[in-house]
Amino acid sequence: MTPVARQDTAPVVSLRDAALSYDARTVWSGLDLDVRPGEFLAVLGPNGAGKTSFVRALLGRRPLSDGTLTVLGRPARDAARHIGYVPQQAALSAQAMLRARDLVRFGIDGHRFGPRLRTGPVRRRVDEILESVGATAYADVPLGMLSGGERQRVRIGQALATDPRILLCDEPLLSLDLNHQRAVTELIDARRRSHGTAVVFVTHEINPVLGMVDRVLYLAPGGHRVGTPDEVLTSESLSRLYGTQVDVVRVRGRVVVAGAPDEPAAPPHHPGQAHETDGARA
Ligand SMILES: Nc1ncnc2c1ncn2[C@@H]1O[C@H](COP(=O)(O)OP(=O)(O)OP(=O)(O)O)[C@@H](O)[C@H]1O
Repeated sequence: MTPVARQDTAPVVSLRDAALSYDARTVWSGLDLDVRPGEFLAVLGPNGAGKTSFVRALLGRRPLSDGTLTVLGRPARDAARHIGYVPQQAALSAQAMLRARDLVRFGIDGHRFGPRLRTGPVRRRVDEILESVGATAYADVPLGMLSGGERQRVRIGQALATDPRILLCDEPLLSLDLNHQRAVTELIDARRRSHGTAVVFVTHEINPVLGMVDRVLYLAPGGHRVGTPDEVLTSESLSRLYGTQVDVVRVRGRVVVAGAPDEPAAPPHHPGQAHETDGARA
């Protein structure tokens, strides 16, 4: 673990007794959390535990049903432009013909009609960003012709274009091979080290980021837990969260979780509906 979080500065994200519901269904509640500048927070949990809902709340797209959330000291919807959002590998249809440099430029001047920002400075900034994410070589190649890993580099470039205070990454490693996973996570880690950008990283798979993570928010059917990976990713802690025996072992520095139900959360009074899978996912 390599903490660069700045304890002495104000949190960039702050939740107090926060809850999020869809109609009568509460996805999570009682959530207290401060994320500091430079902190790397991994958000983990099984399908349906509320990870995407957490992302939506931070982006100001879904209001809390209870409690408070501030981002950079203001309501989340007023802070969205300070968040760089790195999505999952998305279907490309609408973007396939765009070049890498177009996507990054949209990050700077917005995907909008009307007068653009002055071309020269914008072009230089696009070049700088493409270089910082190692995408210069394919800056003019249509996205549809890039590999998944190359595209994710470009998307990180797009997310960094506005010089965000927070990088919000929603499963950015899905369908990437190990080398590209490593390249993408190193880019993100380098950014938080150089700029103190906080990273909120939603993932099903903790191992590719285990060495960078300061704290984990683990969302589960039976509640949630916040702490360091060593505190949260234990048999005792996950067994309590899932309400069933879950075994966590470390194998050559990797976390292996066995016995965690990984189906959409069954209501607590019907625990038998969740079915069990074994695997290396945390
Ligand atoms: N717009 C919505 N209306 C009603 N229910 C919703 C809505 N969006 C999500 N849910 C429900 O809220 C719960 C949490 O969903 P969410 O997508 O946040 O989970 P998740 O942890 O991101 O899951 P996954 O890992 O499968 O992406 C699920 O039971 C889901 O069906």
